[in-house]
Amino acid sequence: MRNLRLLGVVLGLCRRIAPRQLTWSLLLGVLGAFASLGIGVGMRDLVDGLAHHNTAAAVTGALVGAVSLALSSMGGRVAESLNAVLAEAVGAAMEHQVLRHSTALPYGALEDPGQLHRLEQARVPGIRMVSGALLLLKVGPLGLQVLLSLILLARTSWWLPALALTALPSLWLARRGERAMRAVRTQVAEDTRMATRLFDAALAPSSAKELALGGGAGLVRARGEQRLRRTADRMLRAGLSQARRESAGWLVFAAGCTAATALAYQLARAGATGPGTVLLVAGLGSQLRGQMAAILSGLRRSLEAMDSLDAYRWLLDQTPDPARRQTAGAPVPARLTDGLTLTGVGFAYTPGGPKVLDGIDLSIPAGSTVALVGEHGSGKTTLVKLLCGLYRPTTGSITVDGIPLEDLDQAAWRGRTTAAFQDFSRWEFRARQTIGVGDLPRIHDTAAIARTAARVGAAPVVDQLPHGGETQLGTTFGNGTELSGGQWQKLALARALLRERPLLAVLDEPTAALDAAAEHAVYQQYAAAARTYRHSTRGITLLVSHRFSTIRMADLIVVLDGGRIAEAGSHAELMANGGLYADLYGLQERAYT
Ligand SMILES: Nc1ncnc2c1ncn2[C@@H]1O[C@H](COP(=O)(O)OP(=O)(O)OP(=O)(O)O)[C@@H](O)[C@H]1O
Repeated sequence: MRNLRLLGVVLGLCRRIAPRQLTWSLLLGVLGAFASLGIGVGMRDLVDGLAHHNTAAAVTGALVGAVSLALSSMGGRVAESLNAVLAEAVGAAMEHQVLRHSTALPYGALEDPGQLHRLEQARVPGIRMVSGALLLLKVGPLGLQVLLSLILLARTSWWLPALALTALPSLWLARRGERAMRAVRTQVAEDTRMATRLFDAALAPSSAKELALGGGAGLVRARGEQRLRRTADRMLRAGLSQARRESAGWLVFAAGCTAATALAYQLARAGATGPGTVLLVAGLGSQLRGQMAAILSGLRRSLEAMDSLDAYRWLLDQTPDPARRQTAGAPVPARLTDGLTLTGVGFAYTPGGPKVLDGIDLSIPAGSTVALVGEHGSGKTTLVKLLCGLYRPTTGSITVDGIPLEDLDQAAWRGRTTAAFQDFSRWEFRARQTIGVGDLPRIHDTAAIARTAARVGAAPVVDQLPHGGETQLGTTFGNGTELSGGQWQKLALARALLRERPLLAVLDEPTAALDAAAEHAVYQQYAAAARTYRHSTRGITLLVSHRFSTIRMADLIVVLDGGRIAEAGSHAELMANGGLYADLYGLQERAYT
């Protein structure tokens, strides 16, 4: 049923994109079914005509056989070409859809191994999905050929159609084997993905450098190979057991064919049929075997495509058509009035998994600068992701001026947030565009981009490039110019500051590659930007940092410990409290004196 439904999806696309090719492909399939039968009938009449010295019958048989042979092979070739054209055209349209819909997936899907696996399946080249599904179309005419052959066999003896029954074990065993193979393929998917990642890491310049110096390349390679070996072993074992099952099935069928030919021979000896019928039964028997094999392999290969098609359908169901997306949810305010309120917020990355945040009650006033502090893994970045709308809280709620964040138009909310993360992206575009993607509507506004670059000290980075802002960045392209880590980071900061009227601006430790002076300058720039936001939109600036010299300037400092708020207040209040903040501050102050 599932296969038929998915075949329906592909046929629907074929009908929309290449209706004429589809019609001809179907017609030729049916013609091929009759033509292949005509070959056997022609041969029978030729042999019987010769045996009975009936020249007219022999010549007619020869003609029918020859014409059928020509139609069968020519029709088959044309149908192959038509199917290739169909697969190419429809596959390209599907790939386009996969690209559009996968970029509209909720962010959480990209951090969830189960959903990542389905996404990988959906990203199989479209042409492979369509060709696999079109194999099911071939199965239809092949089924017709089998039916016509059985009718012809029944006209010789009512026992002969039983030949088809002897093919059933191999069909059943093949289907069982296929299911087992698919289960193994899903089980090894994580190992395969991990091996690919390890080899990618070994080849990416950033990690390869570290591996070469640290001597870890061997370990990474060994782990990658171990995963691949494990995958290959499991696939081989599953493949062998499938082959054993299928061979047993084919043995039964071979015995059936032998018995059918022997029966036709007995009938011919008894004079009930002519010698041509023995040839016809032997021919139909061997054709039947080939047709069954083609049906099986068509089903098998189409099943592989069905997994990807299933994932393709899943992807389309996950994301409404991005092109037709309506404004969903409440409008985002132009300016904040009250600010953000978190009530009993808890979050786990996996359902039923450990809570990374728990019982967070926090009020962040409009126009304030807030610093998030805490040890590594205390939940700072996770809280930032929740506030940006990348994830929804598992428990509790976040409101923006009293409106639940999830009720707001999500795209509009993201359009009013801006962030620079510690794992910032190195967009290998032209330098101007690398900054400009921070605010897409202004990607061509060179003056605004230059102004913003100057504000975070990125202007000298751009100016020293061979073609200034028009220089292609990165090593992926032949004419690209590579930047240092600190230079990339400055461009990332400029990108985050390009948006002028954000309601939430986040700086999540994106300064690791900068020297102390540059980092101080960046935070000064951010403090200045925060003042601008405070006046223009009463926007909130959120700083995540381990540097207390930066943190102390915030209006509100929130100290996280194990996913809970340990304390919150101004620098002076927290120092007076003598709690965790005062301890951490004291530790850092002593380390620098
Ligand atoms: N995508 C994820 N899937 C599952 N667990 C995650 C994921 N991201 C983070 N975690 C877990 O959530 C916890 C909090 O991580 P988070 O990145 O929020 O901490 P952090 O305070 O920002 O740390 P750091 O100071 O090192 O950046 C950690 O225990 C981490 O292992």
